[in-house]
Amino acid sequence: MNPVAEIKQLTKIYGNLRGIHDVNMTVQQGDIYGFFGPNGAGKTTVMKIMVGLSKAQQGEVKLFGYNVATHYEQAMAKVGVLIETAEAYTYMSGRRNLELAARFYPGVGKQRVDEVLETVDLTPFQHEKVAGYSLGMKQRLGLAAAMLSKPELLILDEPTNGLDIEGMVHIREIIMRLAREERITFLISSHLIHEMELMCSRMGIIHQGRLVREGLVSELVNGSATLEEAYLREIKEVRGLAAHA
Ligand SMILES: Nc1ncnc2c1ncn2[C@@H]1O[C@H](COP(=O)(O)OP(=O)(O)OP(=O)(O)O)[C@@H](O)[C@H]1O
Repeated sequence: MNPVAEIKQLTKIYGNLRGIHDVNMTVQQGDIYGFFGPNGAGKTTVMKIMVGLSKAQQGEVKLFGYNVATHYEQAMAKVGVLIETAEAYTYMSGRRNLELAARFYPGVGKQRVDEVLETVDLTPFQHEKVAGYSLGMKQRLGLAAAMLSKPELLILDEPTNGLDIEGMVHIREIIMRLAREERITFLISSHLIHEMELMCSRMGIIHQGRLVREGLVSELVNGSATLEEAYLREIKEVRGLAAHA
């Protein structure tokens, strides 16, 4: 298996001493990799560094073998990104937003816009203004925009955050379909453990800026009744170690 994303010893400490410490993670081709942790654990910080929106103080990120800090264009050539809530021009239609976004990518035209609208089930609503879209539809539009360049890796920060159950199920179904049918690799952050369990093949667990476990979801469950139970046990151990340090 080829590593699609390799993160080594990534550290970034903010002025308030929060941040991430020595994070090591590997996303393999074909993974739906769940990046799981509570609010404030450091998921967005890692993802922003991964895609060049923020700089690390130490460590490195390689995407498809290219260092993001030194070979940004090559590293990002096959990567689509949806970080934090998708921003769109609300006074324009969903389709118009995608057409504008498509201008950033050479060779991406109206046909690709049609395709991504279809992928995220927005074709019937493509001419409606985004102002009238539900949050789930806005997130699907963000996913469509992230897919315009036909990425092989999609990095999605909390794509189901704030959605109702139907909205969550819809996004999850799209992700699983893309992984299966188009062989897209995913790195998805979430603080919702059931989401991770239902969708992901491998997982990394981040707690207070440190990656405390990484492995197959089945390995992480390891004897516990549920992933939630396994996670709580893991965190209890980490807290115990910290208390004795
Ligand atoms: N620009 C910043 N300046 C100072 N502290 C920050 C900054 N960005 C993040 N932090 C802090 O760093 C820690 C990690 O934040 P981050 O947003 O990466 O976590 P997260 O796991 O994505 O959480 P959430 O699910 O709430 O988005 C938090 O304690 C946060 O308050």
